[in-house]
Amino acid sequence: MDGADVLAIRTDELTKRYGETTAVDGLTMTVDRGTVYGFLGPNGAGKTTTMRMLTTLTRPTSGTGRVAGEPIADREAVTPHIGYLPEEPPIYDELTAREQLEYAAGLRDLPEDESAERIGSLLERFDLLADADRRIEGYSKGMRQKVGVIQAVLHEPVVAFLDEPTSGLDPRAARTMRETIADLADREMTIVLSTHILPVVDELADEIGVIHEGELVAQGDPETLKSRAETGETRSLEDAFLEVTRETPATERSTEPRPE
Ligand SMILES: Nc1ncnc2c1ncn2[C@@H]1O[C@H](COP(=O)(O)OP(=O)(O)OP(=O)(O)O)[C@@H](O)[C@H]1O
Repeated sequence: MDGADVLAIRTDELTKRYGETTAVDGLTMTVDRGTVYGFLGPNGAGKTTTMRMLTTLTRPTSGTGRVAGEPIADREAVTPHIGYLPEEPPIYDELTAREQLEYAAGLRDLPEDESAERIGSLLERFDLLADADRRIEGYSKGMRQKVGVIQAVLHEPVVAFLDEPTSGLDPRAARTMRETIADLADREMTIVLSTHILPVVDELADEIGVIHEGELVAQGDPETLKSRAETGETRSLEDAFLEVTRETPATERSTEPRPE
């Protein structure tokens, strides 16, 4: 197996600008297959923009990337291999959960009997079976979130991008979600997990990348990120996060003298 085969994601100088704003700034990163990658960063750091580029929903301004070995410039090649749970899951209020998931399975060309079985078992796992034939418009935020997650992993993609998967979930459902992510990773699915809930990342991630002001400022396994190189002592993931994403004082940001 050569290097490319073990990589789920590879980016090279990926950049996205919106007018004057540089949302993602020369991002170069790799994610091995079968890992849970905790993708962290403060509000506005560029996480969603990165995930939108990797899922082919937004074109980079410059730079390149590959997901599951396919170039992100080629949407048709990438899409079959990925699943995406965005902040607002794309689901139709007028459908029932089962109809929505059957529709999603149909878009993915999953054989009907196989998809019916997977849908049933995921609905059961997330305690949604009793409501599966009710319209989504009557669902709570957490129930919608569950449908969104099931939809993102139903076709067993090579890479699933999950943006705040535990958002709106009660403690039991949040635990089910964490267990499901761990199970999927055991079955070699690569999960990009973006969340502000650091204990979830600490529990699940094999590798963590921290993005700040569009740039990758730290990457490593959780233990390495938490250990303080100088003293060898261990700090919490929260402390490590706060340290690598500290605001850079304006005076240190540029060495250029300000014009008078
Ligand atoms: N469509 C857009 N038009 C203009 N600016 C945008 C657009 N999308 C994102 N941005 C800007 O790009 C930067 C990165 O935003 P992004 O949504 O990627 O951050 P994030 O890390 O996902 O933040 P959060 O944790 O708050 O969800 C921000 O400054 C944001 O205002």
